[in-house]
Amino acid sequence: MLRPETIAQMPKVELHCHLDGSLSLSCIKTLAKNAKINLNLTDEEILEKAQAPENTRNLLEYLARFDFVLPLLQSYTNLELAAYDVARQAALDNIRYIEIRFAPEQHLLQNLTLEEAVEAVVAGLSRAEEDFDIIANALICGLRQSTLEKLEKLPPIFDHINDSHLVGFDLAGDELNYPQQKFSGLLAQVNTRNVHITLHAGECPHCEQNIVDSVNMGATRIGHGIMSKNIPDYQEILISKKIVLEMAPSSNFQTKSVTRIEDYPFKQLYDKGVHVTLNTDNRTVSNTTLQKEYGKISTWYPDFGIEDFEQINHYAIDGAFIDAVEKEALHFKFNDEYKKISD
Ligand SMILES: O=c1[nH]cnc2c1ncn2[C@H]1C[C@H](O)[C@@H](CO)O1
Ligand SMILES: [Zn+2]
Repeated sequence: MLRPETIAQMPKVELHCHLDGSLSLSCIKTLAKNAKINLNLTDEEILEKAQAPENTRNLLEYLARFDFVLPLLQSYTNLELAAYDVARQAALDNIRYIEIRFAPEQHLLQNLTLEEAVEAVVAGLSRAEEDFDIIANALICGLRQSTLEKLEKLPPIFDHINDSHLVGFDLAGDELNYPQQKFSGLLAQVNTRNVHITLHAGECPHCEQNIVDSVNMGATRIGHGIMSKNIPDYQEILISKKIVLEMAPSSNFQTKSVTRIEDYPFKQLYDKGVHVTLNTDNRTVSNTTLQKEYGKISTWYPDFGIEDFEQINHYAIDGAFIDAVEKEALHFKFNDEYKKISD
């Protein structure tokens, strides 16, 4: 088992982090003040509302926790501050490259347009890049429970926003009731624009078909993909296509993807050669950091060593939505820094 100081020191990549689920307490308070919303809650009460408890019963109960922060994220200023805040927390985790995702349609309650919401997030990420040793990009999420009419407004955003920070598309939300098949037309519209795709899939019991369908619809990464444990033959395809699984241990136990450590497939998939990675999913909702997620893995699998953590970071770099030159630079940096930690 690795020491916490060693884990803290490791450079990291995070591919799966939701903006709205990852706001720090101080940021939540600032956003409320800016929005002239009197929360009238102690710090403990704020956290209690924003975090999902251990006894959360399923994905839908987990997702209900986002209702608390969304009213605070309805202006350009607050979205910019939120994006900066999440990238700042990532820098504290020694993350050198992060992709932060959010659903623009959830931020239009006042007078923002979809494009303005994206511009605000990208502006906050750019500002964080100036202040910290981090590269931070943005992904747009469509919500599965949304109407197709609303979802079809998302692909054109990629025509309108010409900013290198906007790098990909995701589908998040209620996987229990909205399987992948419904979205084939939408994803065709994303694919015609050559936009990188990662999709939440295989996060809930018996949802393995969504993983297969997501890959067939153009996803090169899968959010969580826990149910790939039930389709051993398909794991070979995930390996041959170098599909990256964005796993998030704390979140995966809270949403009841699995309930017993013996059933968590991270190490089994890694040993087989699947490109697994570690992520927070939601720093606040899951009350976690990437260091804590690495710590869990190190505790559950004491022989998962520094070189294994390095390997999953190289998998993450390979799967990142950046060009070959940027990937090469990150591989080089990580080789160098991990060598220093191992010495
Ligand atoms: O783990 C998740 N699965 C499915 N949807 C999720 C997860 N975490 C967050 N979301 C949803 C709730 C957020 O409001 C939305 C955009 O970030 O994405
Ligand atoms: Zn997620």
